[in-house]
Amino acid sequence: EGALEPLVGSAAERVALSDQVAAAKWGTDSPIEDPEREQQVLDGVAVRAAELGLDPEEAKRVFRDQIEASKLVQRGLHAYWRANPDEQPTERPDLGEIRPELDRLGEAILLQLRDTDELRDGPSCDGRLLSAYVHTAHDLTVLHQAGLGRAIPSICS
Ligand SMILES: O=C(O)C(=O)C[C@]1(C(=O)O)C=C[C@@H](O)C=C1
Repeated sequence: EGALEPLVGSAAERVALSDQVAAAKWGTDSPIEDPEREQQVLDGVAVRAAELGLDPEEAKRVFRDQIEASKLVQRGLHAYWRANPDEQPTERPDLGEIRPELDRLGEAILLQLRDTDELRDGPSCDGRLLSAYVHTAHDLTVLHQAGLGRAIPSICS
C-alpha cells in the first residue's frame, strides 16, 4: 500500500527540475538533448546499480525514461515560451548547479528501486504504480503530468 509513492515522488521531483534545466538552456546555444551527458548519467547508473545489487540494464531502462521525460518537459516549456514571450524566464540558472541536484535525485531513485525490487517484480506492481501516479500527479501541471507519465513505464519489471 503506497510502497511506490516515494519512488514516483522522486521521479516527479526530477521532472520538476526539468523546468530549471529548460530555463538554463533557454536563449543559449545548448541543445535540450546532450547525448554525452546522457551517456555519463547512464554509465553512472549502471555502476551504482551493480553496487546496490540491482540489475544494471533494468536500472538503465528506468533512467532512459527519466531522461526522455526531462526532454519532453523541456521541449514543452521551450515551445510554450516561444509562443508566450511574456512567460519566458527572466533569469538563467546555472546548469552546473542543477546537474548535481539531478545526480542526488538519481541516487534517491536508485535507493528506492532497491527498496522496491521484489515488489516491482510482483503482480501488484502495475496497480500500485497507477495508484502512486494518480496521487502524485494530482498537484502537477498537465505538462508535468505528461512528463511523469513518460518517466514511469519501466518501473514494473
Ligand atoms: O543535463 C542536461 O543537460 C539535461 O537536459 C538533463 C538530461 C537528464 O535528464 O539527465 C536530459 C536531457 C539531456 O540529453 C541530458 C540529460
